[in-house]
Amino acid sequence: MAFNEHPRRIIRNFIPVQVCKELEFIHKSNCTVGYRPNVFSTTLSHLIATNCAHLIMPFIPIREKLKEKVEEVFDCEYELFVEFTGLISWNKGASIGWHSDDNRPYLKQRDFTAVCYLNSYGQDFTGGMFHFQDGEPANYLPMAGDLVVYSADNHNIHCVDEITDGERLTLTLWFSRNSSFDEDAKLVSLLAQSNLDNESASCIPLPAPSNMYWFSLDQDFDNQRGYDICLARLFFLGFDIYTTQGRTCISEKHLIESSDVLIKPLKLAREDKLYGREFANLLHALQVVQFYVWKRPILQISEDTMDSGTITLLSEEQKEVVRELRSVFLTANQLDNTIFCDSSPGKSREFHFDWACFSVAETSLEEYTLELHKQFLMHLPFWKDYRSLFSVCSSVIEE
Ligand SMILES: O=C(O)CCC(=O)C(=O)O
Ligand SMILES: [Fe+2]
Repeated sequence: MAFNEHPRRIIRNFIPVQVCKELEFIHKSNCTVGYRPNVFSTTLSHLIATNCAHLIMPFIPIREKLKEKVEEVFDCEYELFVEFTGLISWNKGASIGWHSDDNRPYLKQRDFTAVCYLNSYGQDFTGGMFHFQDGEPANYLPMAGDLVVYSADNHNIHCVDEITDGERLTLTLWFSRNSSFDEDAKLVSLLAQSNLDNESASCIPLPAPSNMYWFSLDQDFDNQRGYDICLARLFFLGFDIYTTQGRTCISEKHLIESSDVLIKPLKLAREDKLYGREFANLLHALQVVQFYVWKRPILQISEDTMDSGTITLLSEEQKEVVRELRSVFLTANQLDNTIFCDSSPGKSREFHFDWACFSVAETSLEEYTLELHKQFLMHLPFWKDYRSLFSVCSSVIEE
């Protein structure tokens, strides 16, 4: 198709809303502090590195569909390689001024950009409008499922307004004509080195180094003012953590050593209740919570869903631990000022919560994980052979 000086296209409803929600779950349970202030990202290599390679599966069909679309729109069938795939969220305060996406010497390989919007202006965030400097269309207001594609060069100089509330989420891909920047080859090497390729792999998330989850409130990274984003998400949704790990006794007063509490087993509490199940680490607990948030509208609770011993009342001593952990990691004042603070209704910690439903979510997440891991194991040999990530139809796998 012929373009004027500005090769670009806006395609409405390109990906189904259910897929947007699934990617949101993956992002909110795995993201790390990103490359710009108040921006968080989840890359495929990060999922592999944190024992969650099975979570690559939901990306595979979308990546293929996106590549085909970009090749069709810009008339370059079979010429492109995916250079980067990432979920990127822009939180309150984030913005980006006029730029082209290939505007650094180390980004020159980028030929095209595809941005899929996973949530909506007005509903999930405010601010965050997208503008092109010249040509038409000039402005775009993000809506879940939409796709914006454009050439990464200076024919498409663009910017994003500051996010004023909430969390704006996208799936962003860059494409290159240069095969040496093919992301797939690198991902397949990572997969080959990892030991995720056996059926008994646990698929329990293993946290990356803690600085990757540390949101610093100061420009100066040496300063400790800030918070762990995984914990902030949990607190914001109304959960607390409980663990006796890391408690040290100093002249009869217990004190919590913050350093490695988050990578050790812990339990979840809410108001005056303690959930009996122990999670492997904070990331594991967050994954169950985000799965609950995602699936809550459709989870079925039956009479025998949860045995009565699963939930207990917090004792006074346990309450003290919970309070202490909260104060070590995040003060009340900080919580109200985290970038997760979102004034839109239904997003706050006051959302309707049910432990029985939560326990169903936990089982349901195990089934979801098992199914994705099975799919992943079926695909891996093909990916290794072709040094490329693609969907293999089940009839081929069965042969
Ligand atoms: O999220 C968007 O709308 C575009 C972001 C952007 O311009 C970039 O990441 O380079
Ligand atoms: Fe950009």
